[in-house]
Amino acid sequence: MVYRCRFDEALGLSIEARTAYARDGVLVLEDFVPAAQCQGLQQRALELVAEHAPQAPGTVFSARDQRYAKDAYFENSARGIGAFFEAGAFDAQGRLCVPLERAINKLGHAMHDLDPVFQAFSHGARLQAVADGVGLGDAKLVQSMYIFKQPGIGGEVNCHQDATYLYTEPQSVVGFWFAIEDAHRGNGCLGGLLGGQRGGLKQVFRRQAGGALQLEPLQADLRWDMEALEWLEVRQGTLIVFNGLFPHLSEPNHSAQSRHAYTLHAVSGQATYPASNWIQPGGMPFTGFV
Ligand SMILES: O=C(O)CCC(=O)C(=O)O
Ligand SMILES: [Fe+2]
Repeated sequence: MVYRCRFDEALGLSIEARTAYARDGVLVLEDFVPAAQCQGLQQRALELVAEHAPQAPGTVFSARDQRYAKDAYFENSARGIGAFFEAGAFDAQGRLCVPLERAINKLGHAMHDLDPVFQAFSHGARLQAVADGVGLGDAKLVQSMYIFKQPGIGGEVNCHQDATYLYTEPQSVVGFWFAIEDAHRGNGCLGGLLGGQRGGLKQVFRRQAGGALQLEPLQADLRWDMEALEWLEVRQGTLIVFNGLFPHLSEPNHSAQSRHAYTLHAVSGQATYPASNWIQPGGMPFTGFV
């Protein structure tokens, strides 16, 4: 069973919490974010959708040029704010069949740097204290995402390890997943393979010599041992912290209830960050929590 506790403002992460994280690769911190702050982020995310979604490619799919436009848009979002549609938001003719605010799968990937509301939320001593507790003393933020998991059409996220996309040597990426709304089996909560981080990294998403991004296998067997799967049902305001090698997933949302989450990914400033990773600091250096 995943270890659940509250963050101690004075003491930080307890020995028990640190031990559980080392064993399982994941830790659940309940009541980390006050409800009013969750609502503020939700409100701001909707404003960002209104601002950015109209420029997002994807309202007509399957055309060849559309594919290039989508790839370029995705890559530019590494140091910007992009809006990405749910596949289920379109009809067979490729026309949007839900209102824009119900059509977006996620916003990403630099709100933590570029948007004042998300910037303020994504920094501070509390987050650094959590990072310290899981062994990420020199944390550098590389990515943020606001995931909507829309009612009815919220897509599945296949089992993966975040170190596949944010590779460092040695492995250092840590995921900070904030439940902006209650997340449960019905609306597509996270699930993960406890202890699965010990099996090492299965794949890496690297820029190839020709410039294209591609998944490369690092192990012969890419299957997951689903025996170890545990569902991480959490209330609004919970922070789930997980190791970059922790395998995790979420199911489609067939319910009438959305499942908003905000995620931050940080790496160690002491680790080597390769030029082949899809996200590069560019003109902006990766900033710390403090
Ligand atoms: O929220 C989800 O469904 C998946 C999130 C995820 O994979 C992550 O935060 O690393
Ligand atoms: Fe992930």
